[in-house]
Amino acid sequence: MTDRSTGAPAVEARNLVKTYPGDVTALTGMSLTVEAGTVLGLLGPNGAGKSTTVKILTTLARPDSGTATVAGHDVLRHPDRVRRSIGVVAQRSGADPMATGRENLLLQGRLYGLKGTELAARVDALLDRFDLADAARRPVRGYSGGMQRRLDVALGLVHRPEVLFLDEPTTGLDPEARTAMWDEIARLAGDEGLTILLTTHYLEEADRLAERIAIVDRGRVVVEGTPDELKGELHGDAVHLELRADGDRTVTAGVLDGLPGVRDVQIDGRRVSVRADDGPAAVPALLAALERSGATVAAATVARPSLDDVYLRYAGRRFAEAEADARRSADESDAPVLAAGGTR
Ligand SMILES: Nc1ncnc2c1ncn2[C@@H]1O[C@H](COP(=O)(O)OP(=O)(O)OP(=O)(O)O)[C@@H](O)[C@H]1O
Repeated sequence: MTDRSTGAPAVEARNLVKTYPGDVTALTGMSLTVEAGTVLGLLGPNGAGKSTTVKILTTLARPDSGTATVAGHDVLRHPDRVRRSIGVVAQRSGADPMATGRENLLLQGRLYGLKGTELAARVDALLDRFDLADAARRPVRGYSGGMQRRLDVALGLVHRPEVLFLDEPTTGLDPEARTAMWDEIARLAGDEGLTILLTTHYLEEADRLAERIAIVDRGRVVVEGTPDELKGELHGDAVHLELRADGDRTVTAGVLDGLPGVRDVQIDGRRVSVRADDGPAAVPALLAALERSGATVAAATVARPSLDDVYLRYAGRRFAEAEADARRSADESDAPVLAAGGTR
């Protein structure tokens, strides 16, 4: 059991490595800690290794090497104890679409040994809590996306777990349903003191819900801290400049090095990003230096640091770029299979 008085972490992973068949290295040394009663956001683009980490921590996959404990239990030596201590809301719903919401919850409770009036009371409380009481006797296949997601979370909570894993809980939801889910997750963490490990590829979701954020890139955590700590590490303003297509080849970081109050120059195709002590004051000198090098600036923006800037600094590329890379490599790995007429 996790004992908050001893300060033992609820989740601890050390140097997890995982390679899938086909030589895909999903985890390259994943380490993370979630303190009891807190929310950790595991933030990273598609393919960064978030789901694989969750699979190992929830005993659904084995690492090639490394260690992990959840609620004080070793995931490899005592997977049964881990499973009793956790709730899991996977990316794909585990609910039976033909059964009603209530039937799904009752079945889930029975799987964990609950029965009789205790189980009925728990199910009714969850239906109320997740605003599903009116729909409780309708088959799940008729639920909206938001209702299905709320049922998924309720299913993860039936047996009162200590640690809840939420794997991309709001992917695919419309903005209204997403906001409602955010409120619910914030309440779970605040009122019930649950430990939550949340994976997300929404910068805003991690910023809003997680007390601490671990940014994942290429199978490991590249930086970890509170949202404010991470953003605070980037002093000054972010200045983003968009170059016209014809000038981009001539620009190198050296063109901007040495300008007063300007640092962390990053060039990504036609996008140039720098940090500046005083963003608006630095813009004229940046424009002049770029134009001297033969580039034409199409647009310039100045912003306070965001999590995307943190990501750029530690992963060396923009979040959207990393997502596009992941999509490209997934498409490439699909190509031979599809060409051969196979199915995935
Ligand atoms: N069963 C599998 N077989 C082969 N490769 C896999 C398998 N599962 C994941 N991968 C690969 O491992 C890498 C990490 O995937 P993982 O699903 O852990 O990332 P993720 O950050 O959770 O991304 P997503 O948000 O898309 O789930 C990716 O390159 C992915 O294609």
